[in-house]
Amino acid sequence: MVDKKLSGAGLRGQSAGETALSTVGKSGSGLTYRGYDLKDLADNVSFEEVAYLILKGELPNQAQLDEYIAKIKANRGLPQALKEVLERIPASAHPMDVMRTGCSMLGNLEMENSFDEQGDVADRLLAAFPSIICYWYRYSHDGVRIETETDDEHIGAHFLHLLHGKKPSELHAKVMDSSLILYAEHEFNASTFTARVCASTLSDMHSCITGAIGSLRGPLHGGANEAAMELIEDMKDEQHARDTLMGMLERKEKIMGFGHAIYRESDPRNAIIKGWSAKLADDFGDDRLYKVSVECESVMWEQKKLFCNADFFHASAYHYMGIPTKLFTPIFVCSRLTGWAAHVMEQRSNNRIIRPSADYVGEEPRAVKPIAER
Ligand SMILES: CC(=O)SCCNC(=O)CCNC(=O)[C@H](O)C(C)(C)COP(=O)(O)OP(=O)(O)OC[C@H]1O[C@@H](n2cnc3c(N)ncnc32)[C@H](O)[C@@H]1OP(=O)(O)O
Ligand SMILES: O=C([O-])CC(=O)C(=O)O
Repeated sequence: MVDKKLSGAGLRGQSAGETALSTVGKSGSGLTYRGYDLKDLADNVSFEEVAYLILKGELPNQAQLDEYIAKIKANRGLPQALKEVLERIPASAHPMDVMRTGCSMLGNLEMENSFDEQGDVADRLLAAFPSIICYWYRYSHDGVRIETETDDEHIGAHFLHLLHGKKPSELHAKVMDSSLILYAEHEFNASTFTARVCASTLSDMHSCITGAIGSLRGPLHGGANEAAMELIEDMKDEQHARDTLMGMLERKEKIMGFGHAIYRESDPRNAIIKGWSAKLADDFGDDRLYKVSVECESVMWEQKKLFCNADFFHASAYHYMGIPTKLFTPIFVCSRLTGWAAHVMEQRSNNRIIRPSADYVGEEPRAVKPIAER
């Protein structure tokens, strides 16, 4: 793997602390969670095993996994006061704002009273996030008050079940599980760093996660999967895709779902979600979105040596599973909660308040003039 020249603005290339949670762009396929290669995990374990690994340090054995899944299943219900808040949020709201409010409200109702409770709070959020977004979505869009507790073993299948009101196909359940694994953890990205900065003040878990959701919302970060969908949805065929992108590049527009702050040649998550998108296209019986996405990938590499990041093929994959575009980034939240919470715990375990310095570029020292003279 070629090292990217990392310098300049955005703290790029500067180490901002230590982590034992993941490496990005360093070894294996380029992404490891607690020493395990992403591909190895995606090929062999479920998202719940990955969540356990990230949050608790090791992969679970069968008894530990059974207990963990049972715990998550038992924590899917929402308090009435939270349901009432969700019912007050209009259908026109941004679903990431719903996630932010849902997490924050849960913090009011189920406060983290001591750091001893941090593991339970993280597990509760992991179980409750799909319920929060689907409860709001189905109430505001379909006028239905859904039951948020299902008997689905896996969080990905549970999410699709709540959203569509029926159990997903085996393929869709598998793809969602894999997608949640891909998004789970990514070192000191912007939203995780937000969570760590908040944790460094010894704040509570809900505040750290609420702040992280706000950072993930932007199109330069998690919001790129939605922006990618908006880009490809109207592309009629490969030629149209090529012409659209060439025009955008000429106008120096940013193409969402491409490029990365750390990876230089490829994002290891892309090959996996691209593979699933191809299978979903086949299953769906219409491969237009997959084909235009592949064409976009070629154009961007030919023209700019830019590659698809984790978000680009998630757009077509999620679309093929009938997921509304505006719910794409909230799914990222349901997964990344694991990484965020683990980073909060790691920060707390060896904390010093994060407080960098700034290079001052403002006015020289000067005296205040009386108001009549300004
Ligand atoms: C899960 C995730 O959060 S993955 C990231 C999701 N975000 C996106 O997909 C948004 C689109 N991509 C981008 O905006 C950027 O690539 C980022 C934010 C991901 C990384 O930003 P940086 O680290 O500043 O990118 P980098 O240093 O590689 O940029 C190099 C050049 O390529 C350009 N570039 C980078 N990405 C893109 C893009 N997607 N489209 C067009 N040009 C791009 C930059 O403008 C820059 O050119 P400049 O030096 O003339 O300004
Ligand atoms: O690492 C980053 O900067 C962004 C990213 O890919 C992620 O958070 O998954």
